[in-house]
Amino acid sequence: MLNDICRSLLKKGFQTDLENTRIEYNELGTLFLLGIGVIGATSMLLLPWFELKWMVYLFVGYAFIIPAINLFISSGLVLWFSMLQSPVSYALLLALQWILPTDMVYLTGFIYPISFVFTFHFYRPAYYLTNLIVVFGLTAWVLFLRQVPYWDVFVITTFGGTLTIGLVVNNLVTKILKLANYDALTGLANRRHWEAIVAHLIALARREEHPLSIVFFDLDDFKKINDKLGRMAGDKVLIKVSRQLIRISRDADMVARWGGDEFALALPNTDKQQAEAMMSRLTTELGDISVSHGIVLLQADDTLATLLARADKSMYSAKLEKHNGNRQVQLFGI
Ligand SMILES: Nc1nc2c(ncn2[C@@H]2O[C@H](COP(=O)(O)OP(=O)(O)OP(=O)(O)O)[C@@H](O)[C@H]2O)c(=O)[nH]1
Repeated sequence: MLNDICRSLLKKGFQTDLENTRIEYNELGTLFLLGIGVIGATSMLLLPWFELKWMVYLFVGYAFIIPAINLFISSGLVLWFSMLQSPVSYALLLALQWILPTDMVYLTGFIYPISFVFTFHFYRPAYYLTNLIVVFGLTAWVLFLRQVPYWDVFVITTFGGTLTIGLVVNNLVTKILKLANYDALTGLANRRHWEAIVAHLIALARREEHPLSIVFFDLDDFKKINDKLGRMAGDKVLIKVSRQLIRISRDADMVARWGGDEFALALPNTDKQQAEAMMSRLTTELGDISVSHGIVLLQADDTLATLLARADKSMYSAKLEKHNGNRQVQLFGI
């Protein structure tokens, strides 16, 4: 799921690493929550041997504390749906003890896991849909009138409630990862994400003894575009550059918006000449939008910091050369 989002945001990048991030964050969180669910559900099975007041406490917990948690950790539509789902469906579940045939109650227990699984695969729309099914489906089932044992209801409620938290946490983690790793305007990896992956690419290049090129480039006279055509036009230029960059780079390349009008590329298994060829392709694609770039090759004694410092220096000397030369920059390649 997260990987799909990443893929749509950043068509080319270091996919394997994104996959790992997804597994670590989501699966561990989910396992944890499911663990709580299993413990909760098991303890519910013991309820017939406890006093009724404990059941009331637990119901209050699930009807109010879970929505409260949802309130704090979710937002927007997710919040609205979790608020809608939790009190309404739990109240309905409680009502089921008087009105549903036993088998139907067991059936409702399956809706939550299905909702959960669907959410994992299809993300939000399915989440909303299955939650609607839970809320409205339960309302429909209310029409069937039978009595069921308390513990059935609580087993289902516990299980469903726990999975609901799982869904919300999952949404939140996905959102946090997106916010933390990607640039909002261009959808490219941001500097922090790029640096983390490049550190890994450096280790990989050393181990496999293949060249690694780092390219820094900066748009020329970008400020003039902003000043003359407005920031919106400037934004469009940045988006156009990003799209071209994604289009011409290979799957294993890592591209990022370094900040402002600066971009960074890490090109595994690419020597300086090949990197130059890529940059001249980019320059052709960009037409009127002119850029200054610097390319450096990973050396034996390089650290991430020294590599980046050299790339930065190389880019600025290219920029300086342009400033000293006869520069004629067109501003209308948007
Ligand atoms: N539209 C837009 N402008 C941005 C964004 N981020 C930074 N900028 C602008 O980018 C400009 C960068 O200006 P400079 O660093 O002077 O670069 P330049 O005008 O390209 O000059 P040279 O690099 O010397 O050619 C500044 O005016 C910033 O305000 C953004 O997200 N959108």
